[in-house]
Amino acid sequence: MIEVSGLRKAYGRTVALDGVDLSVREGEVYGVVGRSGAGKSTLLRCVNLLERPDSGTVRVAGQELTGLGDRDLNLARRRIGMIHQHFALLSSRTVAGNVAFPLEVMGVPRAERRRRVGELLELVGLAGRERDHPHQLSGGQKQRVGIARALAGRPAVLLSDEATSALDPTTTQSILDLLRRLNAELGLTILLITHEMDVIKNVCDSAAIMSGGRVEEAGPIAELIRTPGSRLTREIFPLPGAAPAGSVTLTFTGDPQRPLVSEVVRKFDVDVSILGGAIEEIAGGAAGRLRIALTGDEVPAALDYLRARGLLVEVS
Ligand SMILES: Nc1ncnc2c1ncn2[C@@H]1O[C@H](COP(=O)(O)OP(=O)(O)OP(=O)(O)O)[C@@H](O)[C@H]1O
Repeated sequence: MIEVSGLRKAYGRTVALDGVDLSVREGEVYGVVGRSGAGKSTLLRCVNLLERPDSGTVRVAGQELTGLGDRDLNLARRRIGMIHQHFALLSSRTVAGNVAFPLEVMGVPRAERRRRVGELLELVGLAGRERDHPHQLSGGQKQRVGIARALAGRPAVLLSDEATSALDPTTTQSILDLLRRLNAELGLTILLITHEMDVIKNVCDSAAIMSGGRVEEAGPIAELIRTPGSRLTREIFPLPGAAPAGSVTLTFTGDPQRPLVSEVVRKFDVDVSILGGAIEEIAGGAAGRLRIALTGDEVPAALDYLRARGLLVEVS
């Protein structure tokens, strides 16, 4: 649904994007994470061409945006909604007026606008707040208005620029739940940027880690978790301290209740000490990382047994 290829963008001597490729499939929630200055915002602004890349191409819903003139680009942008960290609402307009704004620009007749605004506010849980002004709303409610406005043109794609960074944890969760629901109910493809690993864990099917204007790692989260040495996995499941030499880190997806450690101890002549571990709900399933020390005569056989059961086994 979104194909970014060889994207480069420099501001003077600062290279913000240094050859970025990204592929977002239709109907998925895709998160781009990275530290401040990694190039995330520049990437997002290049996806809807608010910023013209120096080179590279951007395709959204089969249309190459990088080749379009201003007029066609404006039309194409209607299929791309965007939400912002600080909501970007018009303070002088009511909630309904904010949501109606893009419809007015598109020339949608008044009666249809009214109907559509009603539908959109219902969808984001703000029915009845039509006449309020932004200053009467909480941060989470303002973001709901932002989301309703972004959906006004029935976009195929929603871009989210740190949409929950200004919100408290409970409100963040409610906005993430709403995004996930819109993704499921409308089949909306969502590309979001964030610096919070929790957002990636919570709602994303796929993710990319950016650093220094490049993508370091990208793909479906369930696959990245099974990739040896994955930085994403280390960041999702931080384990205390450095891994001692000889220790074993197990990464697993699926049923966390499987008694694999006790099975290994029963079947092989080994002892296990647990050094650290974490289990998280990720991409709709459980996944975890466990660091253990194994001693005894049958350590290699025990590790093979765990590998054969689908665990990623990394020996330090
Ligand atoms: N309009 C601009 N003019 C000059 N330099 C810019 C501009 N926009 C971004 N940069 C620079 O490009 C690099 C990437 O910035 P970008 O905002 O894309 O990173 P980011 O990962 O989104 O960081 P943050 O989370 O802090 O917004 C940084 O070094 C930044 O200073």
